[in-house]
Formats: sequence, structure tokens, C-alpha cells
Amino acid sequence: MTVQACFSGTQGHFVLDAAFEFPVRGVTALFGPSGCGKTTLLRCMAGLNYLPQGRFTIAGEVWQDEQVFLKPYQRSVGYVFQEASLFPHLSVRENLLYGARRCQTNTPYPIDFDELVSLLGILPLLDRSPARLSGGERQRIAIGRALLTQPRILLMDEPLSALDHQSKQDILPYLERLHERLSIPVVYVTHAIEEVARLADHIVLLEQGKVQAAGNITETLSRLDFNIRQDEHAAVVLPATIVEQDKRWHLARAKFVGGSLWVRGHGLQLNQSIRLRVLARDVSIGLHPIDQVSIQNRLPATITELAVSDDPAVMLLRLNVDGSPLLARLTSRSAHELRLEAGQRIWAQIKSVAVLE
Ligand SMILES: Nc1ncnc2c1ncn2[C@@H]1O[C@H](COP(=O)(O)OP(=O)(O)OP(=O)(O)O)[C@@H](O)[C@H]1O
Repeated sequence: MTVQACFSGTQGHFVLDAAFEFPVRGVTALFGPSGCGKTTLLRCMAGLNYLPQGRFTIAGEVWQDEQVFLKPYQRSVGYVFQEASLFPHLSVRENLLYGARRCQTNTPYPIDFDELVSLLGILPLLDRSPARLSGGERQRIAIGRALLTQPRILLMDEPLSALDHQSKQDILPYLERLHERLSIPVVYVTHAIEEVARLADHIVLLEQGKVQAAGNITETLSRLDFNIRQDEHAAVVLPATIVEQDKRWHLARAKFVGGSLWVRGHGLQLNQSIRLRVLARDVSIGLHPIDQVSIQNRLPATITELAVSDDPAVMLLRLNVDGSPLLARLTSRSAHELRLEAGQRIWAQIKSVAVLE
């Protein structure tokens, strides 16, 4: 069961030619630089833009093809914009209920008002006026209102971009909780890699109206061609589960496909699902396991690919840790002196791991 999107045509001087599909569950990030066509694609999905050469289906239900073009009001879409446009004369509760009244479908997994209020942490805000809310609170209400229409798909256009850094950090945990509960596909437009790493299950990488890569987050984000341009931020994201705690040293062991890593244990529970983000610059390579170093995390791996970055002094390596990818960033001289090559077995030494809860 997938969502299939295929849109091509021109808008002024801009040429869009994008085809991709993604599962009907989970968050799919449309990611790319400013002007690459993310918003245009989202508007095509909502029926707000019409490109005659378009096809859009959700689990086999056709919203656009050669014969069909459902008007925006005929599409069961929840749309969240960069800035929340709440009705100023209605209270938060009334804004939310406005969404519920516009409920269009009999979805198999409807979202309950009270549950949503609790997931978004907005109970204390229900009787307030939108004028008395912070930007982050307003955006949570806008998400709630969109979801209470019980849409078949939720489209979010850079929902955090108008918020300051702290408000972004505050709202992300709510989005993560929501993500676990939602059974509809969410398309999330962003150019912030941190939001992708924390929220997305799938990703579509866009550039100048074309799809550069699309697929599962772990595989796609570990591609060398993508990471070469991320420079210092090149990283992999690994889904993991906490399987052991070392209370004495405040550490926890996070197991992922292919291995496990010790991470800071503060606030983590046994069996908790988390995501690990490992920056390429925190991974070094050894030909043998070395004991007497301070680095605790060492994993046997195979080099699968090497690439020189735009800066010829720096190389990026893609590693395979028994089924999971890892990236390592090192100087070209180190790679040359260690005679590193594809297929070689090595030890990856991981200096630091970020836990994205
Ligand atoms: N209605 C339109 N007519 C003509 N050109 C348009 C129209 N809408 C968008 N464009 C152009 O299409 C290109 C893609 O715009 P779009 O807003 O989809 O990009 P984006 O990736 O969402 O960018 P950003 O991250 O800055 O919001 C831009 O060059 C824009 O100027």
C-alpha cells in the first residue's frame, strides 16, 4: 500500500519533473534547498496547483490521473502551513472543533479529540484566544485542527520554520509522539536536516524540481553523494532500542540492526525506541581493534564505498556494520596511508553518538 506521486510540467520558468512513492504509514520528508519545488509538490498533492501531467493516488484511490482531477475541497487533506492561520475570534477549543466539523471521511482509525489534545499537550490552552499563544503553541493548535478533519493524508509545509530555535526544540517531542500514533501518511516539507533525522521514516531528496533519491531514511541519508555536500554535518540515522543499562556509569546500550552502541543513559528506559545520529566526523578507522584508547564504542565493519569531498584533503567512507550503514570522515592522507579500499574489513571507532528520542 503506497502513495504514488508523479507530477511534471512548468510553472513560469520552473520545471517540475518528479515521480516517487512512499508507504501509507509514517512520515515522508520532502527535503531540498530553497526553490527546489517542495511547496509546489505539496500544493499539487492538495489539488491547489494543477499540472496536467500528474498522477496522484493514495492506496489505490485516484485523486489525479489523465481522467480525474479532484478539486481541493474534494480531497481529504490536512494542510499545515509555515505560519498557523487560526481564527482570531474563536477560542482554541472552537478552532479545534472547527476542524472536527469539517470532518470529511469515515477513516478506519479516527483521531479522538481528547487523545489529540493530550498528545499535543494543549489541554491548558483550550479556553484561550489564539492572540494569547506563542508561535509554537499556535502551530500545535493548527496541527490539531488539521488532524481533527480526519484526513487521509497530512501535508505539512515547513511547520517549524517560523519558530525560533527554542520553540522548535519544544515542539519536536510533540511531533515525535504524534508520529507514533498516526496511521495516515504525513508529508513533511523541510530544509532542516535535524527535523528529517528526528521525524522522518522516508525521504525524498529534491533538487531543481527533480528527485535525486528517495527511500527509507537510514539507507537514503547514508548515501555518499548526498553526504559529500553535507560537509561537517554528514551523518547516519539508525533506529535503535535500549537493551541494557549501566546505572553506575550512567550509560545505556542501544541495539540497532547489526550492532550496539553505548550512549548516555540519562532519561532512557529499557526497551525504549530511539534514533541514533552518528556524525561522520566522530567515526575514525582502525585496521585492528585497539584496546587502550578512551573510545568505548568500536564496531567491526566493511568499507563499501569511498569518495573524495569537494575539499580534496577530506574523504568520506561508507561502512557496512552487519546490515547498517555508518559514515566515516577522514583525511585523504590517512586513507592513503592505511591503504583503505572498498571491501576491506576494518574497525570503526565511534567517539560520540547523539540520541534523538
Ligand atoms: N505559481 C508560480 N508561478 C511561477 N513560478 C512559480 C510559482 N510557484 C512557484 N514558482 C517557482 O517555482 C520554484 C519552486 O518553488 P517552491 O516554492 O515550490 O520551492 P521550495 O522548495 O518550496 O522553496 P522554499 O524552501 O524556499 O519554500 C521557484 O523557483 C518559484 O519561484
